[in-house]
Amino acid sequence: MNEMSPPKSERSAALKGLGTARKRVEDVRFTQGKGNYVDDIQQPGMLFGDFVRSPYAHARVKSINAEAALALPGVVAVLTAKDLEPLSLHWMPTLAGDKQMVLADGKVLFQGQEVAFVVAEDRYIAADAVELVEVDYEELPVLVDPFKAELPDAPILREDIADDLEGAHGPRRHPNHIFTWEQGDKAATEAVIAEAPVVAEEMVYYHRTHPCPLETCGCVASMDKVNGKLTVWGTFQAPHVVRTVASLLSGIAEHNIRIISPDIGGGFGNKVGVYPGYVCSIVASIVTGKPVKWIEDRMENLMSTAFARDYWMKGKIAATSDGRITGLWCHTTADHGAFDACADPTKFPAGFMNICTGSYDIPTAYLAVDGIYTNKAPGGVAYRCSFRVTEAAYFIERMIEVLAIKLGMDAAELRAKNFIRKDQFPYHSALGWEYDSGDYHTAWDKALKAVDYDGLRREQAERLEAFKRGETRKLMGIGLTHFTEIVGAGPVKNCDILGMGMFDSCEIRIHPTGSAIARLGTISQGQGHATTFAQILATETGIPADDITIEEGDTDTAPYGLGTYGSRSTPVAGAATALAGRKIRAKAQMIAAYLLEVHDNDVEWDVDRFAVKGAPERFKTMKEIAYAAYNQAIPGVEPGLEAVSYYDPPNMTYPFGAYICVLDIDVDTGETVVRQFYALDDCGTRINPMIIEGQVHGGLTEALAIAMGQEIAYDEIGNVKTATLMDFFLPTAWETPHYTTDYTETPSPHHPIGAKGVGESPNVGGVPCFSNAVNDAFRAFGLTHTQMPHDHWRIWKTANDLGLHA
Ligand code: PCD
Ligand SMILES: [Cu+]
Repeated sequence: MNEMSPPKSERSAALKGLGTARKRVEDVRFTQGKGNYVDDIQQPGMLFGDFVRSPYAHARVKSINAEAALALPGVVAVLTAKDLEPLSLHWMPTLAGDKQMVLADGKVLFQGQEVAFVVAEDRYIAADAVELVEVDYEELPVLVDPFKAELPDAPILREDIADDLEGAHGPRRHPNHIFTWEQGDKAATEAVIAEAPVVAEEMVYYHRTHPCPLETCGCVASMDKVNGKLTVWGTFQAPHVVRTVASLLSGIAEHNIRIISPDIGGGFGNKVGVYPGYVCSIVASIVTGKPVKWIEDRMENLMSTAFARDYWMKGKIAATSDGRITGLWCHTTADHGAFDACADPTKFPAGFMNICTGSYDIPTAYLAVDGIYTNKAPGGVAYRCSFRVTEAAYFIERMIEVLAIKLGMDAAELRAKNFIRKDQFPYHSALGWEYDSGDYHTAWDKALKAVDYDGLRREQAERLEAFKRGETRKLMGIGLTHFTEIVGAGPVKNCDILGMGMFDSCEIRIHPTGSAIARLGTISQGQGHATTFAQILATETGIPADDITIEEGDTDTAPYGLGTYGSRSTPVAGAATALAGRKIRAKAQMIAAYLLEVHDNDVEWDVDRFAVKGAPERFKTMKEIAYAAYNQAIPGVEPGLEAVSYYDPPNMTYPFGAYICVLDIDVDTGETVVRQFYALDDCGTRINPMIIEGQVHGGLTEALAIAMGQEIAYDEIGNVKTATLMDFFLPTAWETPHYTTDYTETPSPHHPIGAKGVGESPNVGGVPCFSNAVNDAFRAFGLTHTQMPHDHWRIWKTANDLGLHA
């Protein structure tokens, strides 16, 4: 017993637990270039795969001649759909219950589609051989406009299911129609709108974009024929899901498959799905008996892997003449591309788009989403928003602005008037969600005050006068957003991916000397899990975070989990971690009581130890307890100190935030300069404020990209016009403004430590905020809405259309 033990506050600080701005432990290797990414993996005798891709968006594949390619020295094999067919691997299931060609089976449906897989001794030979494969195509009429998909002369894209009247999500009314998803009360909403004194209407388009992570997708597949074990290293955001799907598809028993996600250079949703490259690499390794590596290049990544958004949202919002919102109606046309490969939970074909009532207490609402096939790449992943929440937030935050214009009301005031009040939580929304907690008014007032909102509006009015007098060519825009996120999928009872329930897990092993390793079912792609999850455990177990190793991504060692996307790691795996830590503590309590010779209930937890109640100088530290757990015979207690927790969250978490953007627009050049960006985030209990700030900076920069220029654009025959970084806007430090971050802290009532997700929030809130600022700059000239992305040309065009260039 140690009389001289440091005070509570010091012992607590030494743990670097919850709330500490602990430096990221993973950065030691990242900043030295010592990360271990898929392309760093080398295997003896490894071969390389590369794809022959379709130059056409829609064409019949009449023949494929691989003779010349196979004759090239170093080429080992050329796989086509015909080779995969006997294995039933020429098509594969998508995450959305559709199926997708692995390699072109009779036709191609989008530009960049995989047609053949060349395997060679090195990647240069493979690339050369790709050029030698001769494919005879017969061009077919192309469908790029989802609004033309059901016209009588529309080409039929999916001949394989053209006659199916039933799809994975209910009835289909046309071969190019995928599903209709309806939520809310249609009749009641339409009645409210018909009678309302004020109704605003708009078509809000959230364009097609792409996460474009720095590291493209790739894998190394290695089939060991001696022991029957398949190992696949890959850029997987959900390694266990990949293992299960690989087992179901290949027939290889799940225990004989080992999936490893090494370091990942950004995921952002792009690495959730299963791509033909993985399947082809696995098959090629089985066929050749050698490890096969496949790594996409940038163009392949932009053209063929999962896109995001592409939602045409037609909205109507009704209010009383003093600005009380009474109803919201939305019809969305969702362009899904050639296959429905969205990464959404099964019951939610349009993700959580039904969070589109946002932060507002809207009594009646109706949402319908029609999924449509077009000749574009499949996908529909998140891109930093859980399951279509960005679309929903963009929609409602634009509709609020449009309504404010119609009402002649200040948009900040309109929001405050309609916020769900603090005392209304848990709040049941008209479209079926139960918001766990929130305090929107406090956050909003804090934000408005921080930027001196009234002062900004005065300045804007003065600027406008000066503009009208011809003294300046610059307009000032003020963008407001109050978003509500929904993350942490998520109750297994209503959230699954391909039938796999969306729980998550943590397994902890405390070593005899009091350090620990914890493994989780999630996988960091840059978020800093090795840093933050150790902090949760430090607070729960009293073991310093620096003494805890966090490991993720190896299915042979990590407990089963659904992976990292939809900001679910903190709400789900973070909860599992806290609870596993509590199990450790419960056992530690029994051990401590035995060692201190008192009853279990007579000891109490004190930061990093158990002490006898009323006698704090009599204690056993967690270190001592761990040692005893292994080395001392304790009656009735088995040796060791381990715990595992599988956590099925009772509800999702609802982070929120108040963002304000101030920008200046040069009406003659269309250039924008973001002068100020204030972001207040509420993610409940904050684990690591520094990581949160980094997450917010990153998410806001991706929001800037999307709002101000990033786009996957197609021409009328389905050519991707933005398949390189020359055309696809990726902001650099040069374009990135300074951000001011702030917070309020409203814990989640059902999460063991009260934490909500934060990784996606800045994108969900950021996009509407930038867009609202651009729109607001032109409000005085009669503009109600202009479509994103707000690149210089489109802004110039808006100014021109409004007659500002006279
Ligand atoms: N309260 C709180 C919350 C949170 N946190 C932190 O933060 C982070 C995050 O989280 P979260 O929110 O939970 O999330 P996660 O799950 O982890 O992750 C995910 C996300 O994340 C983000 N971020 C990031 N970052 C980086 N660096 N990278 C990447 O990739 C990324 N991605 C993105 C995305 S897109 Mo999706 O997939 O689309 O759905 S979704 C997403 C981590 O670390 C954590 O721990 C803290 O601290 N606190
Ligand atoms: Cu999302």
